[in-house]
Amino acid sequence: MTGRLIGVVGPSGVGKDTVMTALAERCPALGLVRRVITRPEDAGGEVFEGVTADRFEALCQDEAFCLHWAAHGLRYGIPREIEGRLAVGEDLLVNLSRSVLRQAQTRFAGFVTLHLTAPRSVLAERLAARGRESAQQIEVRLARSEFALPDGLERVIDVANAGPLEQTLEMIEDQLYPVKA
Ligand SMILES: Nc1ncnc2c1ncn2[C@@H]1O[C@H](COP(=O)(O)OP(=O)(O)O)[C@@H](O)[C@H]1O
Ligand SMILES: O=P(O)(O)OC[C@H]1O[C@H](OP(=O)(O)OP(=O)(O)O)[C@H](O)[C@@H]1O
Repeated sequence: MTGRLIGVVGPSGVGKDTVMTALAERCPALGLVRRVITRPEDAGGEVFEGVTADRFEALCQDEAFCLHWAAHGLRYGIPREIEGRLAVGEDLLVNLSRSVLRQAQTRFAGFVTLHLTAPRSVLAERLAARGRESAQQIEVRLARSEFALPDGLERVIDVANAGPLEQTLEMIEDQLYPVKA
C-alpha cells in the first residue's frame, strides 16, 4: 500500500522539528524528509540541505521539487524523491508551510495535516531559548503565529504541544496508528 505523506504545520517555536524527530524515533514505520533550504547548513536545528538562492532556482527550473514555497526570507523545497519512498509504502513526516497544504492534498493521495498548537507565550519562550533567530526575527515569527489553516483540508490532526513532549507524542501516535479493538 502507498505510504501517507504527513505534513507537519504550526507556528514557529511550536515544536515541529522536535516532535518530528522524536516521533520518527518512536515509530519505526515513519520516515523523515530532508528539506532543501536557502539557509547556511550550520544554522542548527533540523537536518536539511543548504543551498544558494541560484542553486535553489536551478533546482526549481529542473522540477526537482514536488512542493516549494518562500517564508522568513528563505526558500524551501521538498525533493521529488519522496514520491519513490511513498510508492514503496513508507509513511513520511515533512515540515511544511500552511500555504502549501491544499497543493499537497491535491498531489498526494491520503495526505494528512498534523497541526501543532501552543499559546503565544509558550512560543515566545521557546524561540528565545532556541537561540537561532534574533529578537527582531522572533517578533516577525510570532506575528505569523495567528495564521489559520486553509479551508478544505480533508484529514487534519490537531494536537497541542504545550505540555510534556511525551504526552504530545502519545496523542499523535494514537491518531496516526489507532489500535483496532
Ligand atoms: N513539548 C515541549 N516541551 C518543552 N520544550 C519543547 C517542547 N517541544 C519543543 N520544545 C522546544 O521548543 C523549541 C522550539 O522547537 P522547534 O522544534 O525548533 O520548533 P519549530 O520547528 O516548530 O519552530 C526547541 O528549543 C525545543 O527544544
Ligand atoms: O507559512 P507558515 O505555515 O507560517 O510556515 C512558514 C515557514 O515556517 C516554518 O519554517 P522553519 O521550519 O524554517 O521555521 P520555524 O522552525 O521557526 O517554524 C515552516 O516550515 C515554513 O517553512
